[in-house]
Amino acid sequence: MSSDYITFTIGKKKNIALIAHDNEKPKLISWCQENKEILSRHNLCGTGTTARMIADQAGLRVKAYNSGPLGGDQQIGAKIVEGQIDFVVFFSDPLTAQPHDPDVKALMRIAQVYDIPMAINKATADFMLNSRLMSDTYDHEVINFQKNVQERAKSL
Ligand SMILES: O=C(CO)COP(=O)(O)O
Repeated sequence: MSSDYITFTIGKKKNIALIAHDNEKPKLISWCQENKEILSRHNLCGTGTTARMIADQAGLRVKAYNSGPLGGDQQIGAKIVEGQIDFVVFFSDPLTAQPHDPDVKALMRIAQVYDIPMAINKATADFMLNSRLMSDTYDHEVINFQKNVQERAKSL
C-alpha cells in the first residue's frame, strides 16, 4: 500500500524564486545585493519585473516569468507543483491591495501544500539563507498526489 506522503530531496543547489511587490522591490534588491555571493551559487527565477530589476541592479542571472499581475505568480505556483522550485523569497506588500490578490494567495497556498520554504520578509529571508540547510540536501515529505488522485477517482 502506498503512503500518504512521498519524500522529495532538495539538492544542495536550490531553485530559488524571487518575488516582490512594487513597494518592497527596493528591499528585495538590496537583500540580493547583500547576499549576491550565496545567491549566485543557486538557480534563480522570479516574476517578470522583479527578475529584471534584480538582474540589472544586483548583477545576478534570474530567469524571468511573466509579471505578477499577468500570471507570473501562477507560473511559479505551477513550477512548485512540478517540483521545479525549492525555495521562495516573496516580499509581499502587507499594506497595499493587489489586483491579483487571488494569484498571490494561490501561490502561498501551493507553497504550503508542497512544503516549500517561503520567506515573506527580510528577517525570514536572512534566517533561511543563513541556515546550514542552504548548503546541504534536505528531504521533505510531500502529499502523495498520485495516491490522492486514485482515491478521489474511485470515490466519485
Ligand atoms: O506582483 C508580483 C507578485 O505578486 C510581482 O510581479 P512583478 O515582479 O512583475 O512586479
